[in-house]
Amino acid sequence: MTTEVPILSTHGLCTGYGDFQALFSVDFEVMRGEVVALIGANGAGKSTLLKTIMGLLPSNREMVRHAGVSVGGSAPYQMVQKGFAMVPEGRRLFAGMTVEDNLLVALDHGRRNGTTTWTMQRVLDLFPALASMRKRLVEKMSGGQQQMVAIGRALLSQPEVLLCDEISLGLAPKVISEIYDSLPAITKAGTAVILVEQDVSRALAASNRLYCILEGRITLSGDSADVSREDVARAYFGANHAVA
Ligand SMILES: Nc1ncnc2c1ncn2[C@@H]1O[C@H](COP(=O)(O)OP(=O)(O)OP(=O)(O)O)[C@@H](O)[C@H]1O
Repeated sequence: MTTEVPILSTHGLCTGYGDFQALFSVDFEVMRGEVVALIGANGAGKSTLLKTIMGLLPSNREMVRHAGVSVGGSAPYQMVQKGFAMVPEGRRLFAGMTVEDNLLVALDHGRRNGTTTWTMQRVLDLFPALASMRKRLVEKMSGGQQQMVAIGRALLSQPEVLLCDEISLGLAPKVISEIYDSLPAITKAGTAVILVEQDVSRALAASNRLYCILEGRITLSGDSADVSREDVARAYFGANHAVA
């Protein structure tokens, strides 16, 4: 019997900002092609975990593994070349550039394994709303359209793992649905997705598994179909918080 090696795993991951420790011994794993939700309140450490995986915050080599190989502490561009791409909170598109140019940037700086799963056409098929806007400056687009560009840009770096930081923040429900509806096509292409999400119901519905984080520590992990709302509420707010 073979045991599948996670495409991404963290092992006793600790990190912080100067003297402030933000994450405490976080064990987290993602298998190929699955959607893993990471939920928790404001300030719990969700963005910090994504940034540490991407090499934007320090970690020891053994604390982050890519397909079983220790990669912690690699520079962000090296993580992109290994197959990790982040859709950052707030999108961080290149203002003054068109949709097409924002997308093309990623084609030149992506994973170096010779395969091109994601093409410009495939991104436009995923988000048809962008097709007629290729030449538009990104700052002239709605928040939802910008989020689609941000996801498309990340996909064009050909990731094995797509790290999404609050992609629904500030968007209208209809647009959020459109964006979440794109997830099955992304995982079908073999890309695993980490979803940082504050909306617990949406996170549970969209993911195969979930982790809950509270004050820098993982307080719950499991199959999304199996965890109860009470368990999630306890893990999300802490044991002393009354469950509604
Ligand atoms: N640049 C920074 N300098 C110092 N402390 C920071 C910095 N960024 C985040 N923190 C702190 O680290 C902890 C985790 O923050 P983080 O942004 O990871 O939380 P989060 O779960 O992503 O929350 P949010 O949903 O508000 O983004 C918080 O206590 C936060 O105040």
